[in-house]
Amino acid sequence: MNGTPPAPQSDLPVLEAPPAIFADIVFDRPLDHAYTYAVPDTLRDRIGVGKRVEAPFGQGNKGTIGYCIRVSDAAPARQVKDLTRVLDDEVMLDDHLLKLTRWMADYYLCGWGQVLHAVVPAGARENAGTKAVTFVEPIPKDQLPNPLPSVTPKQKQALDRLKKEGRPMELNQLARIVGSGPSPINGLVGKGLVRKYSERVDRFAGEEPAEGDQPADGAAPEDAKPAAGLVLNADQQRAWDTINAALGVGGYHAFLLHGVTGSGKTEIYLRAIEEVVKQGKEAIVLVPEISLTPQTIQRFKGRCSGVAVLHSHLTDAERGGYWRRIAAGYAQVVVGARSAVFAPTRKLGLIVIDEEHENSFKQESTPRYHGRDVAVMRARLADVPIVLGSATPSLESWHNAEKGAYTVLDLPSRVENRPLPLVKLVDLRHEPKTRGKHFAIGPTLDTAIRNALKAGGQVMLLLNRRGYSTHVHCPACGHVAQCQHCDLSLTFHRTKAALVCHYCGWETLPLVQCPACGQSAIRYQGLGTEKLQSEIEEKFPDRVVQRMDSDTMSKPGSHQRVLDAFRDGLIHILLGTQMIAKGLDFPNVTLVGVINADVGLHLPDFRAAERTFQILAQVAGRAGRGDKGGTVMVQTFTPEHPCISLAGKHDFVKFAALELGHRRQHGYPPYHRLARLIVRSEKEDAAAKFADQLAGAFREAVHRAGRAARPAPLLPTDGTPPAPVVRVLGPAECPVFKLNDYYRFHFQLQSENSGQLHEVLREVLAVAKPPYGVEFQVDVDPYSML
Ligand SMILES: Nc1ncnc2c1ncn2[C@@H]1O[C@H](COP(=O)(O)OP(=O)(O)OP(=O)(O)O)[C@@H](O)[C@H]1O
Ligand SMILES: [Zn+2]
Repeated sequence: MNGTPPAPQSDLPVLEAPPAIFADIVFDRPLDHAYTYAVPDTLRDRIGVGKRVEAPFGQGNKGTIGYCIRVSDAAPARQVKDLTRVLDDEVMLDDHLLKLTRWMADYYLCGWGQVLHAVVPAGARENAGTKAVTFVEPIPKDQLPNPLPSVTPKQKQALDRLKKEGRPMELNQLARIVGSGPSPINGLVGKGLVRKYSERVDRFAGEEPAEGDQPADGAAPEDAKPAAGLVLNADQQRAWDTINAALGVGGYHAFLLHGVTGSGKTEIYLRAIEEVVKQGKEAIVLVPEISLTPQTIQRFKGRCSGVAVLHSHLTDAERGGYWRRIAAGYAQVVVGARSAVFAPTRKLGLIVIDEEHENSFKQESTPRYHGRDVAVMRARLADVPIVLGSATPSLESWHNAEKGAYTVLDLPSRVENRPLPLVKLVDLRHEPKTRGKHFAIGPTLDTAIRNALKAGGQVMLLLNRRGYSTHVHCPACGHVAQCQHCDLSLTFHRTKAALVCHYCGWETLPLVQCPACGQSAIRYQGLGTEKLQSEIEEKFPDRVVQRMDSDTMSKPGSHQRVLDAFRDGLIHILLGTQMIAKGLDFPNVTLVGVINADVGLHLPDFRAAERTFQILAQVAGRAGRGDKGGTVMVQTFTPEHPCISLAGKHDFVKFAALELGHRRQHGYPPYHRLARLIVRSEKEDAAAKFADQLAGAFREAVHRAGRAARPAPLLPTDGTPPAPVVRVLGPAECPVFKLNDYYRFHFQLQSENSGQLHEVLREVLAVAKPPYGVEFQVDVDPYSML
């Protein structure tokens, strides 16, 4: 209850006691409003905007962690409860981050508290020193109980995640990831499937003690080395001059650094960062998770001191340690994946996003934000320049550049006048068979590999599908091996000797007999990286072949070990999924082969062509980065498709113009905004019914808004176009109808006008209440359409 004295009234003599104060708190819930609490006297000095608190909330007034977003002395009309605790000594979120997260809640239509919960690492509130942390790890296979005990779905999820991680995880972190309390995981311990142990960890664990580790109070770090002897070429110089001028003037300015692969974009980032650090400010550099290799990190650490690296393998405690160090001004440069966009820098001077087209910047769980878009918004709020770099910019960014919102800086050629590699398209429809059979590697590519290796070069081969056989079926009755929980066919993994669902991880034994008709002639077809590896090993028995995909690279450090060995020439042929396509700089790679360029082209997704172009251009960019030059050989059934033929000509500009034409014609982004709503339930009928209701509610809202917005006379006579409208498309079954035992329906809202789209969304979502057992998700600017 409210224990503070009532606020003095104006007609009474002023009381001794200070006026009562109240704090507005948001919680990790999909709620749009804040809750007011009274601040007890004992907490008066500790409360502050941007701090975390504990307060009684919900059923049974359970102590719940929330975030203070406002402190005031205006007493609310109703009596309110007291705050229990203030958790943070220091303010965790400054004004910019509060504004940014508020904007995210509005734009991505979720609770402000949900955003804050996702943004502030759980480990950040602890004080310095060490703490005991409970870790869990899977029991080794040979020590598992026999027979295996059954597990609940949550436990299954936890086990899978733990296996995928490939190293011990903090129990609390795992519980949070699977959305449970600790009890399902403790249950796994009881069942003998998981081991639990406790360890005291340094709160700054995982961080190397950086030399000259001190707050950046204006002084340039003395050991920031100059760019060692590297002279910028004319294009680089022009780009750098432009950015440098903007850094001199200060203020928001967005640059799109469009530089072909190997054009020296990173050098530009480094100069900009050095300049910002010299000014006593801080820089945030976002890179795709997969690019967070020691090679990349070394490039930054070699040139700047005070580099903090944030990646997704950090424990909560580690992440929290970094967060506090950054907030205390100990980091001049923060390099990290998506979530590093929230790094609590004190004096932000610059944001850089490398490979800005990468889809991994989009978060696929609440809050479903796009790191690039949030970064641009942060740069605006902080009033600092931002540099977005890519060889294949996203069409969203390209469109922004065309509109004049971003300044394009072009690096049209590679450094040291190295040519871009020649790309040869191999039409698979005309490739002859070998020994009566089609192999993954056709005769043309086969010859090219032999020649490249003979000349002492190295080879990279891309196949964007893992596993051995991607299609397991019965030729007699047509039965296809499918996941029990998803509408997805299973992939045969030979090393594991199992059929695996690539979505939910469900596994079953390989089929010897058809479960439908009893036939025993099961066919294993469709090509994955595992099968490609065995074909290559057979064809090139005296060469060292290494596969790189999420199956072989699950252990921490394995990625780097392979890349080091490849650099040292210990591996001749490196094959893998798109993991090998990004950012790697190996001068001795003279041939890049694409096994099947069409893999992602026919997905029901309006970005399929864009993605195909990007991955081809990126993987082609790995060839010929040294003096020996290089070629790219692309096997495809559709060489005439523009995304393939233009990638072959390294012609991004033409591809972008063509694809943007399609997007405009069909009302897709970047011309129209999309919001995707997914309704799911374990009961198909219930999901279908609510999807209909929800879509209906949107149609009504659109209708109302349309009527209200339309000026009288109904048809404007002065030539102004009619007010933009929101269209509702669907509902329909999702392309992957059943996922993880949930039946899924979706529909889309489409509009040229983001404001109207959001108005309609807010209006309907404020009152949308799914029945028990049904859930829905809103995805603003969606990337996944499946
Ligand atoms: N002006 C220059 N002269 C010589 N070498 C340079 C120059 N600028 C950069 N380099 C070197 O060229 C190589 C390629 O540069 P960098 O990796 O920055 O290219 P990039 O544009 O980022 O490529 P990608 O998009 O393929 O990742 C690096 O080893 C870099 O040190
Ligand atoms: Zn599945």
